[in-house]
Amino acid sequence: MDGRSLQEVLDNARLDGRAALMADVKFISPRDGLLLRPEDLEGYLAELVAGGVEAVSTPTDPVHFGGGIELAARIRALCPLPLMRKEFFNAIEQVDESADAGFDAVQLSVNTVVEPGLLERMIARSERLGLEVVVGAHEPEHVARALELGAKTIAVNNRDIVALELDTGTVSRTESLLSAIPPEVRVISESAFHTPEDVVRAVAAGADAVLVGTALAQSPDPAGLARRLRAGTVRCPT
Ligand SMILES: O=C(O)c1ccccc1NCC(=O)[C@H](O)[C@H](O)COP(=O)(O)O
Repeated sequence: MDGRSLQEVLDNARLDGRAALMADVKFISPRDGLLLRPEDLEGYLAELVAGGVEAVSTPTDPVHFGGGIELAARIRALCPLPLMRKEFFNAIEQVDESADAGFDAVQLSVNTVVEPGLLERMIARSERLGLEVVVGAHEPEHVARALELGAKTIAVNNRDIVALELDTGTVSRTESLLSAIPPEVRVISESAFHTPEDVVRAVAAGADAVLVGTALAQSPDPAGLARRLRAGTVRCPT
């Protein structure tokens, strides 16, 4: 794992009384089209780091998100931050492939890893290989399943990945699902963040991190937007 840990980023943020800012580096969005050209990757990652982004994810699906293992390997080489893989996982071998490509974490979403028993096997294999596991959820029953599986970190996706995120989504999904997650479980609120106010809402609901993709990629000033979003991550005392 080379000393990079997504869990540590989230735990340190919690200790500091704030949430962590994560960026999802995706090249294409099924809803919004081209977001990032591979030739612009290096400059874009530098902007994210300058803006205070603390961890990165990337979807490796080539068909809908324009990603791939080679692009992920480039992100790994260019960026010192913890890196999480998102994918429509359907085979245990993809866990080994993730470790080989230099990922630090994998997001295994309850609603996409559907083959019976595969999610459990992928979690076990990831842990054996030293990959951190984030279990993705979008509906209350997904959260229940994630907790049943003993998830230590749950990603609440505000948009519906099964419908390829053609929906808009809002942070209200995080607000409604978070009450079912015990405080010792880390929560990443993902997707549909546009403004610092969206971030403030997720943090007030109890999220340990927010993950932003489209808004950063579409911004003419990704570092500036990251700084403004990060300002919303400070937890107000209750
Ligand atoms: O969530 C997954 O499991 C997933 C699987 C395969 C490809 C992509 C996947 N997720 C992508 C995302 O959830 C979003 O791109 C990410 O949260 C950023 O969302 P947004 O800020 O709304 O662009």
